[in-house]
Amino acid sequence: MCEKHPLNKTLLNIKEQSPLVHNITNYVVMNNTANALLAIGASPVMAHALEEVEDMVSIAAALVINMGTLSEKWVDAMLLAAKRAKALGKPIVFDPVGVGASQFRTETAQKIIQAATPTVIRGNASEIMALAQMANSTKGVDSAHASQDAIAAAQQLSNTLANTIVISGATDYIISGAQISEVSEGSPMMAKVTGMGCTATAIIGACLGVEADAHMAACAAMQIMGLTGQAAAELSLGPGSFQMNFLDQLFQLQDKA
Ligand SMILES: Nc1ncnc2c1ncn2[C@@H]1O[C@H](COP(=O)(O)OP(=O)(O)OP(=O)(O)O)[C@@H](O)[C@H]1O
Ligand SMILES: Cc1ncsc1CCO
Ligand SMILES: [Mg+2]
Repeated sequence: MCEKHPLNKTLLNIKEQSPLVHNITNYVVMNNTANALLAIGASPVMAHALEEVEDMVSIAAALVINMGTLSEKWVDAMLLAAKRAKALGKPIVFDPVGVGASQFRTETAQKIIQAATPTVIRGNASEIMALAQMANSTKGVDSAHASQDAIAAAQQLSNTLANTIVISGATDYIISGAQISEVSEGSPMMAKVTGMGCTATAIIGACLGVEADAHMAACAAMQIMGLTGQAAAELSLGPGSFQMNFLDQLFQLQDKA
């Protein structure tokens, strides 16, 4: 299990430091993830122009790379930003959305990981299995597997890359080599709106911006997601009100944690 105490500390640090989180993310979730970062007290910026990503990452506390809606120019920007982040010692979180569903996505994920090993990789079970080349059955951007099916794949990836891998799902697994933590809070409603995984990845970015230990940062982020999702679902009639309640509960989480 993840420790509760670091969650409080991480939340407080985010509110106090308001880390700038540079996102190169997809068209579907740009608005949701920017709002989630604001609600938690971080400062989001969405920037993908080749001309500016190096400048932007140099003033950011963390870089989020999400390959949800790829095109060739965006891939170049992702590689440029990732290399600059690595050179500057900034943490990188990578969301390999839909990896395994197309050759372009698989090749892009490999290029990004080769350009600069991400500090944390967060994906659903199918994505993590595809990354470790244990499956090629990613169903679009949704998972075709339960999160526990991907534990061996995540351990293999984490050992190879010497980083932290997060498998999201009904239970989230945070894996750093032999260290494995679980988060079981959350709600099935979270899979009924788009972009909850992307939001988890963005919040990992905020946590990495204030917490040097990647495993702790990823644990805190997944707890934040789980606690918020659970509280929001209790107040919601369906996906519409859930989205609104999720942001409100995220904003109020500081007092509850
Ligand atoms: N059945 C469930 N019960 C509890 N929490 C869940 C459930 N399904 C998803 N979640 C939570 O929802 C969040 C997103 O995880 P999920 O695995 O659905 O991401 P994803 O497939 O990448 O989503 P997307 O691509 O739409 O952004 C995580 O915080 C996870 O814990
Ligand atoms: C639905 C969808 N398609 C590409 S990215 C995205 C957001 C959830 O991953
Ligand atoms: Mg996803």
